[in-house]
Amino acid sequence: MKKLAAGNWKMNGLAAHLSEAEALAGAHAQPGCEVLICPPATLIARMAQTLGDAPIALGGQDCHSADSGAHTGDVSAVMLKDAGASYVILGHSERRTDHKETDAAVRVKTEAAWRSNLTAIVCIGETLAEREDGKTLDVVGTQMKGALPDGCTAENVVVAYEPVWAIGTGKVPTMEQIAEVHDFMRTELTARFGDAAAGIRLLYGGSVKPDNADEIFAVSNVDGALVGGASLKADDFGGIIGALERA
Ligand SMILES: O=C(CO)COP(=O)(O)O
Repeated sequence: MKKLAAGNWKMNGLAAHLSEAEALAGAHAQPGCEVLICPPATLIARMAQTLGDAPIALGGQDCHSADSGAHTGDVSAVMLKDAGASYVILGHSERRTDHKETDAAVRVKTEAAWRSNLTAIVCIGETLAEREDGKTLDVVGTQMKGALPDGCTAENVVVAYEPVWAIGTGKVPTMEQIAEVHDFMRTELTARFGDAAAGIRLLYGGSVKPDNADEIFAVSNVDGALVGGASLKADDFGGIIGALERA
């Protein structure tokens, strides 16, 4: 499978920051893994123009479950595709917190993404309280069952494990903890989707930096990363891409 280095810019990035994407494309003309940037929706079309033929995919950070209609302020998967996206992040913990998104909502958004031929990056992960209560695998299993529609394949879905307590905190689980969850996710996917599960990429996300990427990418069933803060700078994201190429 082709591993995936995905950058989630969150609510960061103005036209001035297109130069970071340009610098990244310059430094990784022939990446040994798939490279994806998910900028704010306002920048997707302009970034697509800036990148031209460079081998960097673009994605949205959310989409509505409907293709169009009276939903002021929302963006549909059709629109993301039209702007130049081929991926969309869904169910990020910040959306679950800020917008009360449920697993059921993530599931219908995933189906909307598929209608537009976007690959959905479905995010799951436990809170610190859930981990301390020993509920991590329960939570991850429940989120996977609820958020992933039937019909997941290696092409239409990526699952990102992002422990909520590791996002933007500089705290990273132990490699044993990451392995436990990723092995569990692979087992769950296999039970539900059969042979297709082997090719579904499992990303780790949460305080991935150039200096911890090598050890994270050596963990079993880690097929790439979903990177927040460190994806905003071409040098840092480039360091993570380099680690994934070496893995
Ligand atoms: O939420 C994340 C990516 O979606 C991770 O964010 P950080 O890499 O900033 O911890």
